[in-house]
Amino acid sequence: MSKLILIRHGESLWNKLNLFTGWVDVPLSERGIEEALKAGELLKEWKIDVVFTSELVRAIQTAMLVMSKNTSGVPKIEHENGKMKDWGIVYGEHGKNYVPVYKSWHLNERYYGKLQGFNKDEAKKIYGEEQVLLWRRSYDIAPPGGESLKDTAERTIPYFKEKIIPELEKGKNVLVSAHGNSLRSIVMHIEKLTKEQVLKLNIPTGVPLIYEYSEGKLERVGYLYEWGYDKSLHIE
Ligand SMILES: O=C(O)[C@@H](CO)OP(=O)(O)O
Repeated sequence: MSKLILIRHGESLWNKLNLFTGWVDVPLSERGIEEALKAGELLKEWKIDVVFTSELVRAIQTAMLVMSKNTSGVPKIEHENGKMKDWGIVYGEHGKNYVPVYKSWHLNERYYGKLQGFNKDEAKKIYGEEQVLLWRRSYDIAPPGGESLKDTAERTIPYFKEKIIPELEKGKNVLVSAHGNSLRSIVMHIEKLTKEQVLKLNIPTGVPLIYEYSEGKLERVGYLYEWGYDKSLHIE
């Protein structure tokens, strides 16, 4: 039985400032770094065969900090094109002894359009709590000039089906490091959540969410904490 480990990046410098971030490429805060290292500690002994991250540095940092604690092997970013691909080839015996890391914009955070850089509380004052909640958590209402969760799912789910599921089918344990909303779209797909349920789905930063894959099905094990599993998604 293979395992799917989903992780939302640790707190970023803009999460800390309470700013809409989307595709703005800001790094982890010190607390975010600690969260990622803590997750790495919990997953230390887990066999991780392949890693997928978004193209954004906060998710890449999180994946690398988790892997810095992991005993499965050295993570190596597999660049797709040109010299980055060709000149990154390993010729020695270590050419086989690594954990491949694939980066893709398909896993990037929801594009937040005109809200990027705005303070979330300021936005509530200007537009009202309800409107801001709909922009942030509804399924098909897009923030001004940005992506709804439905739009986000149109790029995350094909990638999930075409790139991530085949690794699980091969019996590999997969780590996916991504974002609040790109992961909400993936969890919505896996769990077949309704629009009403996804409105209430919030994914905490830096906490591994574990699924087991067998015979074409993904079963939730839960969020992994030091004390054990929280089996609930807390959407009721
Ligand atoms: O700002 C963002 O990009 C996201 C994630 O932090 O915000 P929200 O909580 O509104 O989905």
